[in-house]
Amino acid sequence: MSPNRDGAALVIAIDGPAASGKGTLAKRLALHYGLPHLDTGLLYRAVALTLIDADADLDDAGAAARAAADLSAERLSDPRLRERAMGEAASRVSSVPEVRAALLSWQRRFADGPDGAVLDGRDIGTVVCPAARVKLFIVAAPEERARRRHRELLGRGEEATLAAILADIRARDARDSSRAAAPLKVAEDAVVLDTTELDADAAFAEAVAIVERLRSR
Ligand SMILES: Nc1ncnc2c1ncn2[C@@H]1O[C@H](COP(=O)(O)OP(=O)(O)O)[C@@H](O)[C@H]1O
Ligand SMILES: Nc1ccn([C@@H]2O[C@H](COP(=O)(O)OP(=O)(O)O)[C@@H](O)[C@H]2O)c(=O)n1
Repeated sequence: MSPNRDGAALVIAIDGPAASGKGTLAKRLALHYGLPHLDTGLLYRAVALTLIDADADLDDAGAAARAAADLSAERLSDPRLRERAMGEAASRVSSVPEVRAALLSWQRRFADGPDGAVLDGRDIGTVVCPAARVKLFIVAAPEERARRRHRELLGRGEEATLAAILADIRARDARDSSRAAAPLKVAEDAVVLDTTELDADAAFAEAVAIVERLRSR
């Protein structure tokens, strides 16, 4: 039996900077609690990929807004979304307020399912699901995040130096944190989990302990 059987919907909002381990934790928590999971970064990556495929300029706010409004679920399974360049491209389109507005109702509908949901991204606890019972903000040192992303990309056959990935991550975090529309920041009622010294299993165990504490408040 799933541990999520107290009758109330459970929404778990997970935010944090690039490659902090949000997605890994979100997937495992969703499995553990029997909840659906939405990786919201994929939505922004898919908007960027639509522009790239159409040879449109990533800074064309109108084209980005139209791509977001017309986004179809099939786009979210394109393996190119996980490529390194797509993180940077997603970060550029994600600062357009009309893009964020178009994707908001999609994310809210997902979160409003009968059992609840686990969503991970940058603004889940602050904007998408401000009333979530459980909010986690996952951090890790930039150098450790770069090592993790480097390993991941090499494993998928994508060549990149560790230094280039660290530079990407720093630039993306700075852009995501400083934009006017739904910037990356810790929600007031979120618990910050630093995974720098934790492997994936230890991070999961800590996260479950936090969820159990927060959901019974
Ligand atoms: N606690 C951890 N320790 C070591 N590696 C991790 C940990 N959590 C995640 N990873 C690995 O780091 C990479 C980035 O994790 P991911 O969950 O995709 O991060 P995010 O969703 O924050 O970008 C993945 O290859 C993942 O397997
Ligand atoms: N809820 C979200 C999720 C992602 N994003 C944007 O999309 C980009 C890619 O997000 P991601 O979660 O797929 O990236 P990683 O953390 O996996 O590297 C981020 O750098 C943000 O600019 C966002 O603005 N809001």
